[in-house]
Amino acid sequence: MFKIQTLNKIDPEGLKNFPLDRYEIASEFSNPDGIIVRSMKMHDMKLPGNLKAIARAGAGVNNIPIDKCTNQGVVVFNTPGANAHAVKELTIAGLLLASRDVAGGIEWAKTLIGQGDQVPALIEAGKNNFAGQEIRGKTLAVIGLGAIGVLVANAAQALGMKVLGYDPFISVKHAWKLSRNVGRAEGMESLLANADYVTLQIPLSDETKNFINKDKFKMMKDGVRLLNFARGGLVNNTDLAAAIESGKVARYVTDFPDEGTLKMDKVISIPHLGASTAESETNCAIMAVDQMREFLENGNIINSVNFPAAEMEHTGGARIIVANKNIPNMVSQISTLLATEGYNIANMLNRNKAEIAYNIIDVDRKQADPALADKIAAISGVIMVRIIQ
Ligand SMILES: NC(=O)C1=CN([C@@H]2O[C@H](COP(=O)(O)OP(=O)(O)OC[C@H]3O[C@@H](n4cnc5c(N)ncnc54)[C@H](O)[C@@H]3O)[C@@H](O)[C@H]2O)C=CC1
Ligand SMILES: O=C(O)CCC(=O)C(=O)O
Repeated sequence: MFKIQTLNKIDPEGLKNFPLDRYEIASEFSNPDGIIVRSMKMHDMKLPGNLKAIARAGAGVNNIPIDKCTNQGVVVFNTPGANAHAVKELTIAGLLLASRDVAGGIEWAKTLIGQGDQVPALIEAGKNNFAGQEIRGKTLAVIGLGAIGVLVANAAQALGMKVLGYDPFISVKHAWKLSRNVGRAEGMESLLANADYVTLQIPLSDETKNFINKDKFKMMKDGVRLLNFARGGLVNNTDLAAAIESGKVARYVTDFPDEGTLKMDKVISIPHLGASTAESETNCAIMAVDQMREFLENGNIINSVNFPAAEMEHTGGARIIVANKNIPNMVSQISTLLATEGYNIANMLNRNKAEIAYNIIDVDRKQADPALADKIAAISGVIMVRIIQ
């Protein structure tokens, strides 16, 4: 039986893909084999000894201690693209909220409760305070052209905006999906100098923390509208407050409000609703569960952020999976040990990613002695071993 702990509310449509004769699912477990999580912060959590994998039902993995997981041989998955349409749609809503004072207007309209028959006339008299501008013909800078950024860029372009994209690490897969009408920014300075709207669709990491700071604000047009449906830490709050105060930023629309931004004028706060649609919650949960099962049951790795992709058809005998430091002579030590122990390798796959190498080894015996795992684990540089019978 595999024990799966859910740290947030995970869509039941996904969880039901765990067969109950082989899986126990609960929100509390002292030593689970797998964890499925959405946004809960895991940095202060002690990783349970049995833990083999964490599946993030979503895109951002900044809530997971990736290095700690890698060092302990815990595979971390996410579900790329599974919630991208939901975030694209809310980002487009964000563009409109940043342009027309719909949010202010709605709040004000409520204040008219009690005015009886006067309400329609008061509405007409007061509406001028909430006028805005159109997005058509304006320039949008999309920073980050991944699953979400590409959809946002294409949709904004279809709504009549001029779109400039910026992503020094764009993948071939996403580049193929980008409309050819989306311009490529030559550099940050020209990108920001030309943009009426800037939207962030990049991950939060040590490299991107405070990505938007006073230097970047200096490069922007006066009256720019900034959208953040990516992560709060990407924008420096002190510099944002100054940029709003000076008129540099006309609106900041964020899906990640905090105490600081809630107190600022010209900020539209959305309570992290980017991926909160029935469709994307289901997509993410199904993908997370499928990937978790594929790893626990077959050792195959699909969409991991810290381990290499590795998929091998099961040849029928016992399967041994081994993660080791990506250093020379590991495969030879492992295969020599297997030969010494009398195991013949029927099929084998070796992949690596950064400091991790990962092996799937099928042997031509139906069963492998569980003690074999301890012998392989004793080889210096081996991080994780598991036998799948
Ligand atoms: N508001 C919400 O509920 C949601 C927010 N997100 C956030 O959006 C982020 C992006 O999501 P996806 O598009 O699905 O991820 P993705 O991994 O498909 O795309 C991220 C893109 O950002 C690019 N990038 C990384 N560093 C960059 C930099 N310094 N400058 C320019 N580009 C850079 C990467 O090359 C990649 O193409 C996630 O990491 C997450 O933080 C994702 C889903 C839901
Ligand atoms: O699960 C959620 O609602 C958050 C989604 C998100 O922020 C992400 O996928 O990065």
